[in-house]
Amino acid sequence: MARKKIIAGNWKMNMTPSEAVELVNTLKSLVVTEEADVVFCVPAIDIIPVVEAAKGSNIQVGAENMYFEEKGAYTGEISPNMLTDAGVKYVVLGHSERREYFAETNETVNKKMLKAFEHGLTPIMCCGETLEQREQGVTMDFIRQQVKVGFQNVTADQAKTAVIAYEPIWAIGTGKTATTEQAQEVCKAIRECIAEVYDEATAEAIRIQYGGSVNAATAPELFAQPDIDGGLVGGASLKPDFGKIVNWK
Ligand SMILES: O=C(CO)COP(=O)(O)O
Repeated sequence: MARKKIIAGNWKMNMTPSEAVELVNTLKSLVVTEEADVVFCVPAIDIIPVVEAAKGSNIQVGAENMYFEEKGAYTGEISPNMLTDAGVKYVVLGHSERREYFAETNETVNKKMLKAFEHGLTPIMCCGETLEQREQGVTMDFIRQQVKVGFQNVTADQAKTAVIAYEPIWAIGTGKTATTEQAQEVCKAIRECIAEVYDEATAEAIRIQYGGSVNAATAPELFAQPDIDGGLVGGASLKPDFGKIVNWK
């Protein structure tokens, strides 16, 4: 069974609402591929104008984070139902920048995963090792823990619809893409971990992206790997280059 690719841009903390609309207007005519789901994960304040600007195009909209409660005294947070009401379909959870700067843990990521599914949002759960962990040879131990805890109490049917983004921290924003072999190796091991936790059918269905300095030059080879189902793209998603990435073939 062929998995449909999913190529997502993670804008991070870039683009004012008016810049966001301009970028969507530039890119939307380029996002015509039927071979991939294309998702723009944008800052919360950009969601509503981006949903509006993307209407009638193949662009789907995602958030970069959310909280694990529906409402209440959580100043500054955004709830899953706020996202769905605004037209959001995907949510990035557990990005390494959120883990590093905003104290996210595997446990809070897990709570968010469960809430996302409850509200019909598709999580893009990020995992990935530091350079030090890679050099110490503990990459897969670390990632297996991120995946196993992140997916705790997630059912097989839910997991089948999820997206996992493998993003080695040393490759993020550094211009240093993992080699195709390194990326494929870890994505394959993540799929094996899902097969262990669930079953083969779930492992075959779940989509696993690679992220970390993906650009128009590196995307085609990465996306051709058997266990890489697309990419989570940071810097290059803010440029017309993203049009080339989504038309990688
Ligand atoms: O963190 C990333 C996407 O979530 C990757 O960022 P870059 O593509 O800028 O390296």
